[in-house]
Amino acid sequence: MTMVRLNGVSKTFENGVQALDRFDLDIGGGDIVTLIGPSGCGKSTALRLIAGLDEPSEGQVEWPKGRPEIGYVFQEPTLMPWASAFNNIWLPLRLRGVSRADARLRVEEALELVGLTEFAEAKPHQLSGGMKMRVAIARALVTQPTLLLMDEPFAALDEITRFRLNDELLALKQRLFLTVVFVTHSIFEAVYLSSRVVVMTPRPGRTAEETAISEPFPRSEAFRTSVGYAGHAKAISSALRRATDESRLDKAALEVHS
Ligand SMILES: Nc1ncnc2c1ncn2[C@@H]1O[C@H](COP(=O)(O)OP(=O)(O)OP(=O)(O)O)[C@@H](O)[C@H]1O
Repeated sequence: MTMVRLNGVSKTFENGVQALDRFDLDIGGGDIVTLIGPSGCGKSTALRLIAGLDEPSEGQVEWPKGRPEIGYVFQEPTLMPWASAFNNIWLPLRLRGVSRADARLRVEEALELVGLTEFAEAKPHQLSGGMKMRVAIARALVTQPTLLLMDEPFAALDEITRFRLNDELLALKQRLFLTVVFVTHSIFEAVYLSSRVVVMTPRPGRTAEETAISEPFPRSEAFRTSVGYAGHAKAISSALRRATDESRLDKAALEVHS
């Protein structure tokens, strides 16, 4: 069942840069869909449009069942350096006028979800990179979203931490019945996490190809080392290459005709 649909969405910024060109995307409830594509192809723009932080120039963002609560996780944890983990996680509720006392149970629940109960009073500089990202995820979860938008959240982390957070994300998704739209540059991360991978063309971004990863959840190390996993990664790598080559050929053809 569709939760959100991008229907022929184009986005051109005031400076004339066109980030998206008739981009179609259908996210079903419970999906975990990854957008992958060359740098600057409009992945973050697509997330911002879904979040309602920006408006499409053409096309529509449609919510057949109504717009749900949305959580947003950025590449950088963007925590307030002077504030404790607890106070950082409280922020979205505080902005909605919820007092610290009234927020306590929900903040503690969010801390527990990301395994940081013991670190409620720690300041960001006392936390590792992975722990800071867990705080950022807890902050996104504290408003109890059903849709989680994640923009390269684990890109800055070492591979071991990244793998661990991938597993934690999948566990959270199952536990909280989340729908997730995830952006990454890592083909392996896309395969491990996703029910579907959307390969985008270079800017202006469109859907080049879509691949279903039908491996059941929960996934584990056994999947990471399986032949099927390697096969999916290879297929997505080829799709990315095709998307880039075709776009280059299209541009060359345009130049010849102009
Ligand atoms: N507010 C803005 N004004 C003008 N141009 C913008 C704006 N935001 C993004 N762009 C441009 O739109 C294009 C798409 O940007 P976007 O951040 O969506 O790409 P991306 O695929 O997420 O890139 P990356 O993988 O490098 O993070 C880029 O060329 C970017 O410079």
